[in-house]
Amino acid sequence: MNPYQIAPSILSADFARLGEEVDNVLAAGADVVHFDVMDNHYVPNLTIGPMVCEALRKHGVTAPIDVHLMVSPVDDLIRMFIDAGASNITFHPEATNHIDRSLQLIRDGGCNAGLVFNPATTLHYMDHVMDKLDMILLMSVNPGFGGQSFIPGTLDKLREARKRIDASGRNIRLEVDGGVKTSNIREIAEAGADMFVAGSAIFNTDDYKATIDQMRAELELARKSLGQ
Ligand SMILES: O=C(CO)[C@@H](O)[C@H](O)COP(=O)(O)O
Repeated sequence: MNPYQIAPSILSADFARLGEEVDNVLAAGADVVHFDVMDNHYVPNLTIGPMVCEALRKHGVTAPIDVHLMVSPVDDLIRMFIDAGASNITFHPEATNHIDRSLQLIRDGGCNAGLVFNPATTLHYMDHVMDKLDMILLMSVNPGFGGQSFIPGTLDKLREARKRIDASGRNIRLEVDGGVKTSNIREIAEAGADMFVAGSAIFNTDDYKATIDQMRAELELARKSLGQ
């Protein structure tokens, strides 16, 4: 398994040419398509839903689609995204009354399940559901918009999350999202992340491949400094 995954956030893609943008970023070496779902209720913005996910599958996208639900409640959309071809589905623990049930719903649908932690959300939400987690996503910005700056306190939170994952002995991805760029991806990896969402840092450049290659070079330095 690729120890590090790069997941461009299509929030920063050109929506008028979405299929082409996704094809281009995958051809440039991205591992996963990060798909941000916002409802103008849980977060103050409105984006795309299961029909767009299904359209990407029909367009021919076979790469994993990593659906980040910034919605409340979550269960109806979980069911719809399972049917639409999602691979991973993550949600915010405070957006559902029944965290365990929502995680189980995702796993029963054959998708990888994960919890998302806002910058000020405690990691304790994961304590009693570790056995149902395939991934954990730490937001390094407040959710709702692309192009924000990485919140430095996320590095300590990543180290803490990494300790908990390692102590669990389970194979859980540690994803980070918000303000990830070529200039900081190495220290983010060194803090314990192994999956990197980047929107503006990739889609706002002219050469997606050059940017992703540069990110991989930085990740290789992190891998070496971690002795892996
Ligand atoms: O979920 C979100 C924002 O809520 C992110 O996925 C952003 O889309 C990341 O954008 P950049 O900070 O990388 O530009």
